[in-house]
Amino acid sequence: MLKITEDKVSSWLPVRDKNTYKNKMGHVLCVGGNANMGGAIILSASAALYAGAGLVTVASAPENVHALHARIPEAMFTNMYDFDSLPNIVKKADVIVLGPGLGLSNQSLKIFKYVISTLDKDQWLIIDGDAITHFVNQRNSLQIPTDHVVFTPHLGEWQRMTNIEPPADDIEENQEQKKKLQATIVLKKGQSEIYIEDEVWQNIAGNPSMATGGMGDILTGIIASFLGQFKNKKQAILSALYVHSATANKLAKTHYSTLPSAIINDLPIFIKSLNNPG
Ligand SMILES: NC(=O)C1=CN([C@@H]2O[C@H](COP(=O)(O)OP(=O)(O)OC[C@H]3O[C@@H](n4cnc5c(N)ncnc54)[C@H](OP(=O)(O)O)[C@@H]3O)[C@@H](O)[C@H]2O)[C@@H](O)CC1
Ligand SMILES: Nc1ncnc2c1ncn2[C@@H]1O[C@H](COP(=O)(O)OP(=O)(O)O)[C@@H](O)[C@H]1O
Ligand SMILES: [Mg+2]
Repeated sequence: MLKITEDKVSSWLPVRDKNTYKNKMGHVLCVGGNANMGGAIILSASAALYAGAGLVTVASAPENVHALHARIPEAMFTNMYDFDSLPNIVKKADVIVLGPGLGLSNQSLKIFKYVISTLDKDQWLIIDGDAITHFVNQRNSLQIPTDHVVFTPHLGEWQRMTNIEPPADDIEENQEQKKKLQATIVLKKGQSEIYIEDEVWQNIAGNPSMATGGMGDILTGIIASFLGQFKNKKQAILSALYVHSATANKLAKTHYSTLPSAIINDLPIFIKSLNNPG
């Protein structure tokens, strides 16, 4: 298995052009957060922004708008249940996160199907959380364009997708399932594995202080943010995994548990420490 190391990530992180501007840094759309789980999509969007995305839009339940703007006034907002405005919002995004806190209602299924069916060939899609469950329920009736799709299952979601039981430590078996799905798979565990193209990478950073709800939600935001900023998409995904866990390692030196919010706040500082031309 290939290992993601700090040296590799430092060399992969893009250096910003002097005259760059927000539209060049990726427009991330985060879709999810029903009335009960608004925090999940706010965490995802905040992580995208703090990891450097140029523009972030959140499509969520209307109840979440004030909480979102109290946390990140930089983000734009749309009601995800409003199908008059959703198409225009989806069209504008470079990268879409679909699923954190989305819920499993019929309305959320409609949103899931809409985003999947309108995905443009240049857009990237990260399927996480409840969108993984919708995918499992709909896979026989829905065509998913897979080459720009990243699934981010934890071991329970992976079992739902493949019937492979935790700890899912048979790499070849996981690889076979990845081939069937064709998309990139980020299999989240203590040391997450990334099944990408014909390669398998392992994220050796990370620690048990990360066992906190919302930790996967912020990973989706970091992956989306990097996909919007990096030319090399494989390097973007691998770097996102490393930055997520290595920021947590840094915090765990002084924190008993590491909150996703604390990682978000530290992201610009940690990324700068890896990518410092002066
Ligand atoms: N602040 C918010 O709004 C938050 C909202 N959130 C949102 O909640 C939604 C549901 O997501 P979910 O992951 O909580 O639940 P679900 O899809 O039912 O999977 C759980 C099942 O899988 C199994 N399992 C096995 N191994 C596992 C493992 N390593 N890690 C985890 N589970 C593992 C587990 O087995 P058990 O532990 O019970 O033995 C159980 O049977 C989703 O949209 C998410 O974004 C959360 O992000 C929290 C913060
Ligand atoms: N013991 C651990 N060691 C390293 N990483 C962990 C540990 N526990 C959880 N994580 C990481 O936290 C994240 C949990 O994702 P997930 O279960 O989807 O969280 P949530 O849905 O609550 O946001 C994954 O990236 C996983 O690798
Ligand atoms: Mg999750």
